[in-house]
Amino acid sequence: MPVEWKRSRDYRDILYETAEGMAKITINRPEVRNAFRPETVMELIDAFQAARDDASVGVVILTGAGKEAFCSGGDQRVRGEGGYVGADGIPRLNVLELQRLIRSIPKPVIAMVAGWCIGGGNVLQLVCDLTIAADNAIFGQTGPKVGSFDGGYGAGLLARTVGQKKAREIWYLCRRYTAREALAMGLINAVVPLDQLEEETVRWAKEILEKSPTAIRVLKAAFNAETDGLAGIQELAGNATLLYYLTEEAKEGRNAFLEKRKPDFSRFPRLP
Ligand SMILES: CC(C)(COP(=O)(O)OP(=O)(O)OC[C@H]1O[C@@H](n2cnc3c(N)ncnc32)[C@H](O)[C@@H]1OP(=O)(O)O)[C@@H](O)C(=O)NCCC(=O)NCCSC(=O)c1cc(O)c2ccccc2c1O
Repeated sequence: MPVEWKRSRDYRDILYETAEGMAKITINRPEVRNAFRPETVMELIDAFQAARDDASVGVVILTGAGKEAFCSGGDQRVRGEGGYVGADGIPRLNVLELQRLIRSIPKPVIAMVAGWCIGGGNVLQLVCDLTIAADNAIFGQTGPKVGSFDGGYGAGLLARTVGQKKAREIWYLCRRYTAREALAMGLINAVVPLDQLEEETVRWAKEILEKSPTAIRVLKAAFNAETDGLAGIQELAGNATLLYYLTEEAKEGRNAFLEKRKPDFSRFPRLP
């Protein structure tokens, strides 16, 4: 049965839909192969925050409108001096904030990729937890060709994902890779015929939704801790604090403070 998506929020450059525990966020600029401008990224940040804060959402799907492209990176028509310039005239590289949000949202994000997945678009799929691609998908970086580079997740996480040699090849040569090649190098998780892309992505999302949300949440933070430096460790530690807050032991500390008495932690075991 196809999913009946419900338009839950209104934006200009993106679509935000929800159904059956999933949120689907679609970059909706097919006329420029779903390139993002600063406003697109602001809307994506708002949408990811909405999905994070919605307790009924357990998995987020990020995709691009149409079958021609997932995303072709930054909109080169609005690239000014010092960044991409939106209506407010301020040059920004705000996709970096979006990348961090996709990493830190405590729910799996699945990139659903058809067509071009290039430049900043490829970095977006890279920072997602999982990627399901259609057989027409093409991956690659263009930075050194168009006078740009992403030396953060774009370089470091790519190297952790596909290995140092392959990551250097991808950036230095700016070649394009088919979905099958991307699968073989470990850049993505699965390749399916284009007409089955959403069905397969939803199947993966639903399998995750059957699992323990806290286990999935902590696992995401644990994987990030391995790759994301102190920010990753902060996320993992934040989960420990969250779980600790739910215990009687933590509540005793809070209650003692509020009741202006000495806390009594003696009843809590010191487990091995
Ligand atoms: C993506 C393509 C390979 C598609 O080729 P195709 O032949 O299918 O289609 P066209 O080339 O004819 O494109 C159709 C139409 O779309 C316009 N368009 C496509 N991509 C962009 C884009 N990125 N920006 C603006 N416009 C785009 C194209 O001009 C056509 O319009 P017409 O009006 O002319 O019909 C191919 O289009 C392509 O190679 N695109 C460019 C890919 C690219 O170089 N992207 C930018 C990389 S840099 C980047 O993304 C980036 C962004 C950041 O914000 C960063 C922040 C911090 C660090 C690094 C960053 C970063 O690297």
